[in-house]
Amino acid sequence: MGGQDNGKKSEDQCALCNATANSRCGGCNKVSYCTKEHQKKHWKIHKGECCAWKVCESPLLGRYLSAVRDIKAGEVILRERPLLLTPPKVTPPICLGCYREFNTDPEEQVEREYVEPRPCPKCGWPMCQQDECIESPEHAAECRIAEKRGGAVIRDFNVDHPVYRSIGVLRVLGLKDRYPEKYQKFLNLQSHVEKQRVEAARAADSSSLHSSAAALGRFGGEYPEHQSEVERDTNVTAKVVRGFFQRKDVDEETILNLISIMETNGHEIPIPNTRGHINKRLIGVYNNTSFLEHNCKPNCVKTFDMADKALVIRSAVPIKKGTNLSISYVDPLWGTNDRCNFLQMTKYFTCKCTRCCDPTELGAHVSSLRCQSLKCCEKTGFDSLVIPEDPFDAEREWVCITCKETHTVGFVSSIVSKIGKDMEELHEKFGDIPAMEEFVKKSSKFLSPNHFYLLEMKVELAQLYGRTPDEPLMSLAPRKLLRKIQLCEELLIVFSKIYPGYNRLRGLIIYELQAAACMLSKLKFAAGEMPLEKHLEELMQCGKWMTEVIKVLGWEPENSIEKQRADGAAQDLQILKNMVLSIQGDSNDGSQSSSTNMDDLDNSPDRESFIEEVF
Ligand SMILES: C[S@@+](CC[C@H](N)C(=O)[O-])C[C@H]1O[C@@H](n2cnc3c(N)ncnc32)[C@H](O)[C@@H]1O
Repeated sequence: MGGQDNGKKSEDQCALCNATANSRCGGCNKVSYCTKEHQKKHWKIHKGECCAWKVCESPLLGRYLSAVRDIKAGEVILRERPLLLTPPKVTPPICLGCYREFNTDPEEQVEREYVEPRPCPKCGWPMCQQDECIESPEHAAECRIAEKRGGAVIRDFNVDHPVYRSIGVLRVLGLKDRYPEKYQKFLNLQSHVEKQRVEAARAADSSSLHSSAAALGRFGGEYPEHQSEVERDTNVTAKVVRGFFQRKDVDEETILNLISIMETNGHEIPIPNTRGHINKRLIGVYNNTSFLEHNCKPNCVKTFDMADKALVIRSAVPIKKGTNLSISYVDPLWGTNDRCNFLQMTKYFTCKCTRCCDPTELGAHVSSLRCQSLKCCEKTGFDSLVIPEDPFDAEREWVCITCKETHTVGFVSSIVSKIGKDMEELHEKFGDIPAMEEFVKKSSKFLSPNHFYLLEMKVELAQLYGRTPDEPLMSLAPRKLLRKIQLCEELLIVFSKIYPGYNRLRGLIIYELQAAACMLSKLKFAAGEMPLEKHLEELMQCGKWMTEVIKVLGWEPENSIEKQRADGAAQDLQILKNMVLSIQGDSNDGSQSSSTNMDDLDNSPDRESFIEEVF
């Protein structure tokens, strides 16, 4: 799974001996062999090149990856260690070895770890007390550069410090100085420095950002960092690197280019603490993985291996040979307007994927509103939806699918922003299930059931029912168990349209679904409201869901909430198996045997066909 295949041999020649070949490598489908023996002998050479993808290029996408063979769901397609690892641009002072924030306040120690700074003896940069951080290869780059200049003096360890914006550039310059091959790979990645300049100029004088059309999404056209601010900070960083750190050998233009490469290709790596909370985020830039295109209905998923910060790309669904491989650069549960604005502002392209081109978002209606026209409501029972006439023209009217009545963008955005404000207020009450349910009820009168605001709330609710200290799953009323199941099922239907296959969100929701479904089935069986066969059938279904949770959430990093769920599901599956065996034992004592076999769940073809069926 290393680099690209150079493809020197023709496909029908054995890669080892040049004889006529009649079978291809099943891993990459790119090289052929005359015999199994020659394939085995060639493996040492070929294994560095054997991969299920190739890099292609198109005018629309630039470089992208395409499958060279059929790929099954859940296969590892790429695993890569970072070319560059750096703290995010905006960060309070942190140790540059372990990336922990400094904290010397004894009163805060319950919430935050005690991390005392001390200056690195070589460069003066503040580091934690661990010697291995000072000696770490990652810190070596800025250490060598800062050594000549002396470290930055930091007085307040509790607020973001702008000098950390330079670390990424200093680390790229470290590659230039010591690892020129890696530096060349880094320089070969996509930069948008020109487009950035144009956008910054446009944003500086733009009133369009604040128009009603821009306010169709949750950000109302206002993104965390305005483009002209981004440009100003970038220019300051270039000056700090050349002036303060004395890297006069690189001109400002080169530094701006390096920053743009980091921003276009960087992946945020969330690092969980031992309690599963994400308390650190790093930015990693990778080589081949950078060529993955964005799609709002991606066919691949990414996870990180915390041991070496490797980025692991897996297929989320079965992928046919010749298909483009894609991940989502944004949250797939956002509406079209938010996704497109975000991609335009941060990655400088207009997404033209099938989901963005479809005003119904592949039938998921993540941005649609309910038609309020009286006549239409009478006819459809309040069930018709209003969609944009043209998803790419934010000024165009919206239209009801049934009555064809049109609505101005101003009208649509006034509804969306009003509900957005209610949602913001509700954020303070997150965890308050009745308040959240009231929000769902009220805003469902105006929004499609799968509108992005409702999806966000439903994802929270599905994970809250049965997980609060005063109402754990064991004591959740059947009515609430049913509501939890309903929420999970609704969400899974939406995911199958816009975020299909193996992904962490689907894993988390299936975890909740199986827990509630299992509990409800047990209650009904115990109350004599469900026959044995049906109960066993439902437990078997829960077992299948658990198996998927164990697989998908098991890919997530150690300590993460997801990994904890996977471990929990593994224990629950064991308990479930024992329970089924004991029920079967009891029933066998009395009468006929049941055909349900829980051992089938481990490795049976049944599981594979179940997964295919679900996708
Ligand atoms: C991480 S890079 C991907 C590789 C890049 N195409 C290249 O040639 O190096 C991200 C950039 O690729 C382009 N890109 C990715 N997905 C795209 C898409 N769906 N449509 C158009 N451009 C896309 C955009 O220019 C984006 O900023």
